[in-house]
Amino acid sequence: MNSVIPLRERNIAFIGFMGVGKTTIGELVANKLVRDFIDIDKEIENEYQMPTSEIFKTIGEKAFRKKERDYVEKFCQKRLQVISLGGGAFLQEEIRNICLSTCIIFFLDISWERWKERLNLIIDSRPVLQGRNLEEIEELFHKRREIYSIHNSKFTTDNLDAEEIADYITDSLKLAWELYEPQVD
Ligand SMILES: Nc1ncnc2c1ncn2[C@@H]1O[C@H](COP(=O)(O)OP(=O)(O)O)[C@@H](O)[C@H]1O
Ligand SMILES: O=C(O)C1=C[C@@H](OP(=O)(O)O)[C@@H](O)[C@H](O)C1
Ligand SMILES: [Mg+2]
Repeated sequence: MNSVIPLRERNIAFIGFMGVGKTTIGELVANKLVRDFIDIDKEIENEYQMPTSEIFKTIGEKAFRKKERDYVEKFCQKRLQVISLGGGAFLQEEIRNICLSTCIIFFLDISWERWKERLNLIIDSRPVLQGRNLEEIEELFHKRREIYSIHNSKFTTDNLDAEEIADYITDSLKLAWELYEPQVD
């Protein structure tokens, strides 16, 4: 399917560990490209009218993962979307395959040292982190990185603010579009 969707029309998907900035940067990139922005977690939260941590308690993680699949499938049927996935979504083979065939996949990476500094900001809203000690979270961080190695482009976010990262990604996309699908005037 990759070969039939022109590069310029392909969705842009952001993957990476919890708290790396997928939601923040995805929205900025969408604004810069004047595209729709979809945050899969927000879609699920809107449906249930509660935050993710409550959804995990109410319907359980398994049902949440099914919802992730449904929404990724729904929005990847469209084109020109900017989609931020939740950090666990890409563990599902079905989601990986959908994204690989319909999206340009950006892996937002971060070093463990930098990520650790962000833990307090996000711990309350990320049920997967709760009840785990730092050592266990580090293990999860490295394990998840293996799955994120499936991507089209990687960006290391250490020491840059979200605006700078979004600018870089937007510029690199425009460059790739011009290079591989030059617009004829
Ligand atoms: N590049 C960055 N530098 C510093 N803080 C950031 C950066 N990107 C995101 N953040 C902050 O980190 C937290 C998590 O960001 P978020 O976009 O929700 O990440 P994700 O969607 O990957 O879980 C937010 O408080 C956000 O403001
Ligand atoms: O990694 C995960 O398993 C999760 C990541 C979260 O999204 P962010 O990566 O946007 O924090 C959210 O989907 C849920 O709390 C589960
Ligand atoms: Mg997010």
